[in-house]
Amino acid sequence: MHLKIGTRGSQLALAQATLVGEYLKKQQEGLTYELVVIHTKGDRILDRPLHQMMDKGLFVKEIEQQLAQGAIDLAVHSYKDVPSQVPEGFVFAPVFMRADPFDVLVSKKGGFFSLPAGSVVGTGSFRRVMQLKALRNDLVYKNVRGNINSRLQKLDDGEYDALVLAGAGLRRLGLESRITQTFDESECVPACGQGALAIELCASRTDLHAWLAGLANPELDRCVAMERAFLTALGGSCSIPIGAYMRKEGGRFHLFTVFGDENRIVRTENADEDPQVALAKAVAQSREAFYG
Ligand SMILES: NCc1[nH]cc(CCC(=O)O)c1CC(=O)O
Repeated sequence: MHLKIGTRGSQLALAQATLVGEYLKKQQEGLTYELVVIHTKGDRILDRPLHQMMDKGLFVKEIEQQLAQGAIDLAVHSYKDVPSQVPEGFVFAPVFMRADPFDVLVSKKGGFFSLPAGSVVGTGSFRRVMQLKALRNDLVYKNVRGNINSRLQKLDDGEYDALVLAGAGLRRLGLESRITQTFDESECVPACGQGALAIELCASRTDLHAWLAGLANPELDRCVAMERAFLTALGGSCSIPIGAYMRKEGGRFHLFTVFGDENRIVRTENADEDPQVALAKAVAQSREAFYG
């Protein structure tokens, strides 16, 4: 079997597609793969905050055209960049890989809680800003866009005192030595699906889908599905702060969520043997606390 794996051209996207390619190669003898780089419009619009862009699907849509045309067999995405609505004709293989799900601080000036008042913290995400403000509202939160290396360059150039990024991205680029601090779920609930890799394919490729499904980590897949279901239930988009993180621990599924607007956020924490029960509680509590 030879697989054409579609990916965006950023260093992170290439690293992720390679991870998937190498993993699949190990699962089946004789399998070969090539990466097909797709330059999307989203890659070219880097000067505006992400939540002002038309929709999160910008990166994904052009890649789906390539799948539909048969130019690629699979596409690899960061799960957190995948819109909650999957268009007809496409499917996602069950999840088999998740790296660090958390957000991290990168700074040469110390940890988040020891930064001097007025320090400039760079992050492009409304979800992060709202949660970080709740921890420290004496810092200045400033938008930052661009790929991970260019963000780090801006930090090193002194444009920011600290950055908050996804730990997964830094680790996949071999930059874990730059991590100063990891925010746990009580400090900053990550984006739905953060750190997990998504493999998209045409629904018509049933054999390929069945093979990929056999490689999945069902528990992990369940967790990511519940995080995404939270996003769907609350009508999540880039323009509101929303996040969810689930993990299985001690026989129970633990779900941590955040939801809000520009004025306030609501957090929930639930655990149950049945992940659907934890999800239903989180959705009900978030709606109740937010809309009354
Ligand atoms: N929105 C950009 C994006 N999409 C996926 C990652 C990192 C990898 C991941 O979260 O799986 C990043 C960078 C970041 O948020 O710092």
